[in-house]
Amino acid sequence: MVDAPARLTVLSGPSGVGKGTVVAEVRRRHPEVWVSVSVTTRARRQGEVDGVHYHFVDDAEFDRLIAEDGLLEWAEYAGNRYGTPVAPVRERLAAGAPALLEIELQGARQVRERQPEAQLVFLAPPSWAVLVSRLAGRGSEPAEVQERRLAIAQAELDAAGEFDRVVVNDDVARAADELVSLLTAPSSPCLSQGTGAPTTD
Ligand SMILES: Nc1ncnc2c1ncn2[C@@H]1O[C@H](COP(=O)(O)OP(=O)(O)OP(=O)(O)O)[C@@H](O)[C@H]1O
Ligand SMILES: Nc1nc2c(ncn2[C@@H]2O[C@H](COP(=O)(O)O)[C@@H](O)[C@H]2O)c(=O)[nH]1
Repeated sequence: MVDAPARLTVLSGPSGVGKGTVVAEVRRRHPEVWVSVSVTTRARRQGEVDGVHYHFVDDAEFDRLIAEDGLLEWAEYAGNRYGTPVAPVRERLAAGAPALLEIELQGARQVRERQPEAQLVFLAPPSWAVLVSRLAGRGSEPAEVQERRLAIAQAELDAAGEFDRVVVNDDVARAADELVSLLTAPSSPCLSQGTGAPTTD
């Protein structure tokens, strides 16, 4: 990732759309892309590694991080809390290096407030039916949790217009191409040239 600007980029989008999959593909091609490791109170899924996928903490530790202003943003999502440790992001940007966050909508809005120069990218599904089938196909949550996440997803899709760019995840390689081009694009005071709205069909 030669000459990527030292910009904060936020990738958001509904649960199951493929944010983690697309970011993994970007990092497979460009291992130097730095992605923030969030803090969460959610229980660890099978295969998740503390400090790699998340920093898994209890409620008391999460409260402490909020109290000491240690989070750039945080949100309660589907019964758990998630947040971005602020220090590593600040260090990256201060060193003139880019940083990527993979977070949900409330957090993206907080980043917009605190860092208006950040680039906000929304990852959209090709259709509602595809989103439902990806979330179910992943099989990481029981049916009632999937339902809860899908209810939130409706509101998240409605907010896609708040983002600087919309990337449709119809194909992992193609969506990763698009994300790489956004990560390497020169910073611009006007980022509002959306590439299309998601569909909820
Ligand atoms: N373009 C794609 N085509 C087909 N399947 C995909 C595509 N992108 C992702 N998937 C699959 O969809 C499922 C959800 O993807 P992923 O876990 O990356 O979503 P996510 O947006 O990171 O979810 P969450 O926000 O819940 O962490 C996975 O099983 C993944 O393999
Ligand atoms: N506001 C934040 N949202 C985050 C953060 N880290 C992850 N997330 C988002 O939470 C949901 C659920 O994630 P899951 O791992 O339980 O499937 C998803 O949209 C993530 O992108 C964060 O630091 N802040």
